[in-house]
Amino acid sequence: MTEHEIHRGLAGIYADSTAISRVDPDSNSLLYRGYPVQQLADTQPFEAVALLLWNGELPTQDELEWLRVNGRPHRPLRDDVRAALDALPPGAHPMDEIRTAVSVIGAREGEGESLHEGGPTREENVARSLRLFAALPAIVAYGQRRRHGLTPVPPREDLTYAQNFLWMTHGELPDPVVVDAFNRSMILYAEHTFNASTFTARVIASTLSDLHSAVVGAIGALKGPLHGGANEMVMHTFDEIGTADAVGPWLDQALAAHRKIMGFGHRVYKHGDSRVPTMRAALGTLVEHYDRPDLLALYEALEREFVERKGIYPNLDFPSGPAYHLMGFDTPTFTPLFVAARVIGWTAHILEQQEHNALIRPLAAYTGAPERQVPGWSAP
Ligand SMILES: CC(=O)SCCNC(=O)CCNC(=O)[C@H](O)C(C)(C)COP(=O)(O)OP(=O)(O)OC[C@H]1O[C@@H](n2cnc3c(N)ncnc32)[C@H](O)[C@@H]1OP(=O)(O)O
Ligand SMILES: O=C([O-])CC(=O)C(=O)O
Repeated sequence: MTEHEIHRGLAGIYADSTAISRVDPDSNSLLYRGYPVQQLADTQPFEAVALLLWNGELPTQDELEWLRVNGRPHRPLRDDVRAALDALPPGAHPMDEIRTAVSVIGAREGEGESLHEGGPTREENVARSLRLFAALPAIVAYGQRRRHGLTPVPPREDLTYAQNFLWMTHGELPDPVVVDAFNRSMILYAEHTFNASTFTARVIASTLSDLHSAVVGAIGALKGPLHGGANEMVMHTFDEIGTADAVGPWLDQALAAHRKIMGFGHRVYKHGDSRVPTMRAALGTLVEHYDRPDLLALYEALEREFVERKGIYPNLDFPSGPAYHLMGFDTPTFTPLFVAARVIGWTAHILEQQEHNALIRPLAAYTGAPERQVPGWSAP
């Protein structure tokens, strides 16, 4: 017992303020810098949302050009990153690959040196964020290609971020329907206030550590199945169930075994995730494009049965999993895709934390053994 009020998992606690995004479970809305995420997904390329999150405003043409000129040289897979990835065991977890790649990039950025001089400036950190944002697609795409015994595909300067990502993964120019669905998914995944991985990044940034260390920590937090790892688990669930008519018996067994059904539930949204309708619509266009009504039938049957039985709604990972599958990504690549999207949210939060820093260090109510003497110890 303790006299302190404990909030396990920090549930319901406001740990700080943020101007980057607002999650409102009552109105079921998500705003990035004031803009509804659905409107951004309908109109913006992912790279414009990156500048919005970092700078607070949608970019002008000149600013987008700045991003293009400064980002595209960082699109190719660097030799040192490829060597580090190739040195990992073939069965390494894809999130371990991404974490390793970001560590290599961070070490080469030489951030550690400037820590002693008060840390990098905001401009330096925005430039680092841009380089990392530009470099991640080649790393994620190579992860998938390496698993299938393929060599990297060099990036193309003439393609948008979303087109180029798909190009480097598959080695062919993607259909506009697929590019649009992919761009939407990246925007929807980009930012979500104080989720576990972003909070991890902020804790690390609050010690005045460097940007890449904070991103590496965030990747570790995102890897878990209660957070980003769920989009991959959704596809395993689909594979396990097989067809829509098997949903009922499968759910009977899963619930009897007290299994968590991945892609459902959320710490903040209790009446449905604001991003799901937009991603569900994108999944619908992909299902039509690839003529896969069987996949949609399974999706709908599982959603209907689970909501009916438990009153717990799907989160973004539920439509994203099958959507990424249709886009030709293998299942292990799903959570790394989340990294490539969320890196713009993480880095925006690292910048914000550094601008108004307070070391994040909560208290813990002690419940261990009362004070006692070490056997054999005697007072000096
Ligand atoms: C993009 C994202 O990161 S979104 C989150 C992705 N994660 C998942 O999809 C994993 C599955 N979902 C979950 O584990 C949870 O819903 C979480 C972790 C996301 C949110 O959890 P919390 O807010 O801590 O709620 P908590 O886990 O306590 O759930 C409350 C109750 O609902 C149940 N519940 C919640 N989600 C699920 C689920 N997906 N399947 C089965 N039961 C569930 C819990 O077992 C618990 O039941 P109990 O009160 O009988 O013990
Ligand atoms: O907000 C959360 O806790 C998890 C989530 O949906 C996200 O990070 O996108």
